[in-house]
Amino acid sequence: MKIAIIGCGNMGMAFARAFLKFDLVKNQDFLLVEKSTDRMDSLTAFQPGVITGVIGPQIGEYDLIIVSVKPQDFLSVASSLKEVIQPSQVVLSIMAGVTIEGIQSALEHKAVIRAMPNTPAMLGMGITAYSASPEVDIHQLRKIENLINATGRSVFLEDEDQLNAVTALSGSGPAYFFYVVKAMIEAGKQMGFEESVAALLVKQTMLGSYHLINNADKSLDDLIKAVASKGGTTEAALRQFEAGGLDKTLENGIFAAQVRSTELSKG
Ligand SMILES: NC(=O)C1=CN([C@@H]2O[C@H](COP(=O)(O)OP(=O)(O)OC[C@H]3O[C@@H](n4cnc5c(N)ncnc54)[C@H](O)[C@@H]3O)[C@@H](O)[C@H]2O)C=CC1
Ligand SMILES: O=C(O)[C@@H]1CCC=N1
Repeated sequence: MKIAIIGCGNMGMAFARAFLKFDLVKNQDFLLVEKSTDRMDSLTAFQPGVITGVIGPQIGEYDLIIVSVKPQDFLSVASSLKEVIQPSQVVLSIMAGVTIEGIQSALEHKAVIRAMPNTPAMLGMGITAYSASPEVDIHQLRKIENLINATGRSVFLEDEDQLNAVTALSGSGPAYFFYVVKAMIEAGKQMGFEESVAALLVKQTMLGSYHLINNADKSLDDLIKAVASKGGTTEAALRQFEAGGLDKTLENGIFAAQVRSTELSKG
């Protein structure tokens, strides 16, 4: 399969690297379109077939076009892309909030898949939810699902609107996790640990706890209970979290991300 990527930043290149790792695409079968000259320089190590700063007619030779620019940059991309896109091509967008209908109308092109990945895709440990327009046939969809699965797990959603909630939960989710980890490491430093020691304590705790969630055959409430001894230290911490409304604060943050994704859908 020949793939053009428009916008070769964090996510565009995470996808490209995952496809390469699983031998799904050869280096020379990539066309990379990147506006930033600094960024372009760093792409040469990837040895793609073509690196360019502009969208030109050669893009019509590629089977799949991945659009991975920021949502705010899409309209300027669309004005050039619609001049050269071919009816047989499929567009895979990973832009937050930009709807299939919006992409179809800006490109005057029917076959569109909208996906929402997350940054662990860089390690092949991402989760991507996606929806497709009816004009993407089942063979094309299967091929693209195989590509997405090189970046981690995937889930197909019939209802495209749910992608705004996916964006808020798993698309932005890694940042919430890093935020909590950072606050825990900061607390460790304030209690007198070197940053490296605090980071080791916190990161290994997160890793082990994640595996307990998956393997302990207990609910999250039971897992919490198993740590929080009556009258003990954990209870003291959890009381503070409750008093500060930490769970509601997290929920409200996630809802705000969903609202923002929906706003982006409206352009
Ligand atoms: N970063 C994340 O965690 C996630 C991001 N996304 C979505 O992925 C998209 C890309 O995000 P990132 O990779 O984080 O951003 P990024 O800023 O790392 O990459 C975007 C790239 O597009 C380039 N670009 C902008 N206009 C261009 C144009 N006209 N032609 C060619 N290249 C152009 C920029 O120079 C930049 O290198 C966004 O739409 C975002 O909503 C989706 C899921 C997760
Ligand atoms: O913050 C954003 O808008 C993008 C979408 C999900 C993660 N990053």
